[in-house]
Amino acid sequence: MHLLIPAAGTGKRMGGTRNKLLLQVRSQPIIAWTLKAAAAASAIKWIGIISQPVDWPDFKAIVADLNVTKPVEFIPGGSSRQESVYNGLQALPDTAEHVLIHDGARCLVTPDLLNSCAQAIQECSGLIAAVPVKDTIKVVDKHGIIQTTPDRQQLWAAQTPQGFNVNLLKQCHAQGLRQGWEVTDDAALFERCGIEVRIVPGEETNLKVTTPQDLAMAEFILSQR
Ligand SMILES: Nc1ccn([C@@H]2O[C@H](COP(=O)(O)OP(=O)(O)OP(=O)(O)O)[C@@H](O)[C@H]2O)c(=O)n1
Ligand SMILES: C[C@](O)(CO)[C@H](O)COP(=O)(O)O
Repeated sequence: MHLLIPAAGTGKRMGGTRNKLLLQVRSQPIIAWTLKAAAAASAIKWIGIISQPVDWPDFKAIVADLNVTKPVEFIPGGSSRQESVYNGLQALPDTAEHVLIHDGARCLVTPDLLNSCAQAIQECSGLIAAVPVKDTIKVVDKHGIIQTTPDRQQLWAAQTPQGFNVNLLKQCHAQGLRQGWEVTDDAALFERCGIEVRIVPGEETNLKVTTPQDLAMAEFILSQR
């Protein structure tokens, strides 16, 4: 299975001056934890790290330190996650039929979850890891007034890994580009193209390190492993 790791963001919500994936959690960069999980997942045979060239020296040193034995390619990132994944898809070897996409920022993913997504994508065209929403969610207008309370039974929090048939995902990205769609995950492109995306059970601990609070949470979760 080919794995693309979008890792080309700037981490605005983290508030730092450089890519948040180089921040340390339990004495290792965030991206190193993500790569360790990918390296340990037996189903993953090829890793593409989508990142800004300015970060390549740091990322290459991290890959070398981890002694990753699988092929690792560096792919230039874009100005949005969507554009970065688009670049990643163009860089996949022609032999790739399916692909998993996993955010570099979800550094707590387990090899088991990567393996189970790799297995499940053999049986469908698109899937995402997700967990049921625990809170009551409110839809609020621009004046701060609640409009509705959606039925929680139907609400799931999207995670990565997300897995897809490569040809279909390339077609959906091309369609998105033509139509000017802006989406925050790849499943949304499938949805807009009317292609089914299946949920696979995600992990409560598979949080995305987005804010300084998430860094503290990641530190705690890793300390328990
Ligand atoms: N141009 C971009 C933007 C984001 N990402 C990646 O997409 C994942 C999810 O994005 P997010 O957590 O939002 O990261 P940032 O864009 O860095 O954060 P922010 O939105 O706070 O700036 C991250 O692994 C990030 O590196 C990417 O590859 N290319
Ligand atoms: C793909 C994702 O991780 C699913 O939760 C997420 O959408 C990434 O972007 P976001 O803008 O931080 O939601």
